Amino acid sequence: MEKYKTLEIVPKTPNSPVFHLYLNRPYIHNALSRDFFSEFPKALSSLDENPNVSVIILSGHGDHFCSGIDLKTLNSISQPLSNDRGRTAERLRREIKGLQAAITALELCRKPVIAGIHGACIGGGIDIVTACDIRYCTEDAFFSVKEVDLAITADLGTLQRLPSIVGYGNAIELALTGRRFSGLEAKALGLVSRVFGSKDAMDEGLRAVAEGIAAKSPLAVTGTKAVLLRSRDMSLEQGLDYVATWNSATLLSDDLTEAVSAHSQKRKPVFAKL
Ligand SMILES: CC/C=C\C=C\CC(=O)SCCNC(=O)CCNC(=O)[C@H](O)C(C)(C)COP(=O)(O)OP(=O)(O)OC[C@H]1O[C@@H](n2cnc3c(N)ncnc32)[C@H](O)[C@@H]1OP(=O)(O)O
Repeated sequence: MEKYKTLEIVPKTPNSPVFHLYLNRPYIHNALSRDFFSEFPKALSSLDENPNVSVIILSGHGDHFCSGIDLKTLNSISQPLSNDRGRTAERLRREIKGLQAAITALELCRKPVIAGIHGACIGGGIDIVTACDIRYCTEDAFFSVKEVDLAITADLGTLQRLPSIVGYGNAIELALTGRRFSGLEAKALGLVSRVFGSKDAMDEGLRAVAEGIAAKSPLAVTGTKAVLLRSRDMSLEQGLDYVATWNSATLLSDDLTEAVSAHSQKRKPVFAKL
């Protein structure tokens, strides 16, 4: 397993198809540095390509899930490179697009990513979790779309993804106020699906749901993720056309035969890895 400065990858248990990806700068509450933005897509790609991985759980080491962008990194990004404003602006645009790509890597990963959020989830932390497939949190979790308070228009995906998760009205209220909201409010808004009383209880909930998904047809799981994400950004007609094309390829797999046989033989299905 590759070593990272800002991340740690651990199989849930030996031989488990569930892998834990941890944000790993606990001394600074997992603030997002330049190293994070270059390592995160590499780590996700390595998990995506590893046939032994079926589901990824994303959480943070230490007291908080994520304290947003590292303020030192933010400061360095916003420094002009030269006296040429045009060149500086062009470089900044490319840099922002690079940071965006690191977050979008969560959606490009074929395997489901489940976020387990405890403590703070602020700014860039919201960019990350809104690009995850499932979100759970602890009762002590708190959230803030904080960018507006740092004089930034959030630019790594929250403004694009949050409205389809919590609705436009809730998204704009959270983004314009930057106010803190609790895990229980996040559940009421639909930002998270479940709230747990403790981190241990959440870890157990994450493990159970991840193992449940990992036991299903990998082709059906990756297809469900891909089609839902693409359909979010398409018309109904385009989405239906996309899934027809997808299934015209994947319905011919052995997974369908195996699922139907296992059902009639009252046994658990066994699927090839992806
Ligand atoms: C191009 C732009 C791209 C992306 C932009 C993204 C925008 C954002 O992410 S906006 C959000 C930025 N983050 C914040 O404003 C959060 C700042 N942190 C906090 O509010 C708190 O630290 C906390 C997360 C609520 C935790 O509070 P607490 O438990 O009381 O710990 P602290 O004593 O505050 O923190 C310990 C230590 O860590 C430093 N630190 C915390 N967060 C960051 C950070 N994001 N960047 C850099 N440093 C951070 C904090 O300053 C403390 O350092 P000391 O040296 O010990 O003082």
